This record gives sequence, C-alpha cells and structure tokens, in this order.
Amino acid sequence: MNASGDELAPEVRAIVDAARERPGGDTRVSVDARSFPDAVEQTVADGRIPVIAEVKPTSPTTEGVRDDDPVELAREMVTGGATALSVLTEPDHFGGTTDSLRRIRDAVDVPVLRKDFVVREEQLDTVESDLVLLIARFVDEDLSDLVEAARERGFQPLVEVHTRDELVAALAAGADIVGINNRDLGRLDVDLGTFEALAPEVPDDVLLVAESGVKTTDDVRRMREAGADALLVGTAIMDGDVRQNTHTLSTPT
Ligand SMILES: O=P(O)(O)OC[C@@H](O)[C@@H](O)c1c[nH]c2ccccc12
Repeated sequence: MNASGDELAPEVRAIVDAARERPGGDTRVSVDARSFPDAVEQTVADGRIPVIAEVKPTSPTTEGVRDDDPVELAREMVTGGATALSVLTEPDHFGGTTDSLRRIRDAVDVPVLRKDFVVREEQLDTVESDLVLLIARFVDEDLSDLVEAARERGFQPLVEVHTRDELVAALAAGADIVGINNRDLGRLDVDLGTFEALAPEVPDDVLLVAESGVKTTDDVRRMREAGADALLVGTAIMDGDVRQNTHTLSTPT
C-alpha cells in the first residue's frame, strides 16, 4: 500500500519525503523485546487502563517545543503508571532522536515503541526498540514483507491504519498489534469516531490500540467501550505534569 500522496497535508508530505531519504543502519539489529501483550495483561490484572505514553518534544500540530530531558519525562510517565512508552525518533518535525530512544529504553523497564516513519527494511536497523511503528499508508515495500522483516529482528510491529482498506491490508499482512489513528494525515484533524467505526472489524485476537486525540478520562472511556485494549496518548500527557497526566488517564473512573 504505497502513499498516493496528493491528499496528504503539506506538512505530512514533507515528513514522508524526508523519511524516504533517510538512510538505514549498516548492520541488522537483533532485539530481545519486552512483551507488550504481557505488559497490557499485567496492567489490566492490576485494575488499570493500559496507556502508551508518548515522549513527543514537538509535532506539526503542537505549539512550541518541550525541551525537558526526555529520559526524565519517560521516568515520570512510568511512575505515573504507563504500560509502555512511545518515543518519537523522527528528527526534522517531531524533535526526536534515536539517541533519546536508546537512553530511555536503558532507563525504564517497560516496552518502548519506536515512533517514526519507517518506509524500508534497512530503516529498521537504526535503533533497537521493543515495538516498532509501521504506518500502512506510507510503507514503500509490501506491508507483509516489512512486518516479517520487523519480526525477524525481534521487534513487535504495531501497524497503524486510518481507513478500512488499510485495516484490511494490515490484517492480511498478519499484524497482531494494530493501531487505529484517529488523526487524518490528509487534513491533520482528529475524530474519535474513526476508532469507533473501524474497531468492530478487528478480530478479538488482535491487540487494538486507539491512537491520537485522547485528552480526557471521558475520551478514555469512550475508546475502551469501543474496544481499545490500549491507548496511545501524546499531547494530553506532554502538556503539563506528565506523571499526573499519565496517572489520571490510566486510572478508571
Ligand atoms: O498527541 P496525540 O493526539 O495524543 O497523538 C499521539 C500519537 O497517536 C500521534 O503522535 C501519532 C500517531 N501516529 C503517528 C505517526 C507518526 C507520528 C506521530 C503519530
């Protein structure tokens, strides 16, 4: 499923073009991954809601840059009850670095998702992580091949979709962790109805993550009722006290 491109917001077009130019790693990585499904199960057993808290210094839809130490933010998120962390490694538009991912993964014991625009196999080799994001709309290679290439290296691929066609492609590619992104990358607006519309089409044995636009405990409840096994939250956690924000969103009300 290749990016057709024209319907993308200009900011997103620029991000994907830059991603295509980015080199891969020289040597193939081999990851000893921390299990995300186990972490989710443990959180639920503890009576809490699985939240993947995202370390996102900035983004095309955020004002300003948060320049606190990413490792400190990550630790606070884990103390606040994050089941896993998502770390942006995209350098040009999200203020991410592979180095902060490495340092964060060394500093915490929860699974860490590498959030980037990986479009080719060699780009999997730039840094180790427990989960790696593959955005169905953007991969240059066949999605099944990239899912397979990620698994061969030990990663748990999280395949992100936004439409029914992408969801069908993700399931056909054998994805067992699927993220439904509520943000439309064409227009950059967010609609939690996207998750509600697509979630019923996802088989029960797939771990389902609701991504983007979750701001309040009401939003959390809404996504859980629609079938989210976990929530991926960036902006609403990065804005203010990250420990408190993570705690609030992961505590059932
Ligand atoms: O800040 P939000 O609305 O809570 O969203 C987090 C996350 O879903 C979002 O950052 C995201 C979803 N898919 C992506 C792909 C690349 C970069 C970022 C993203």
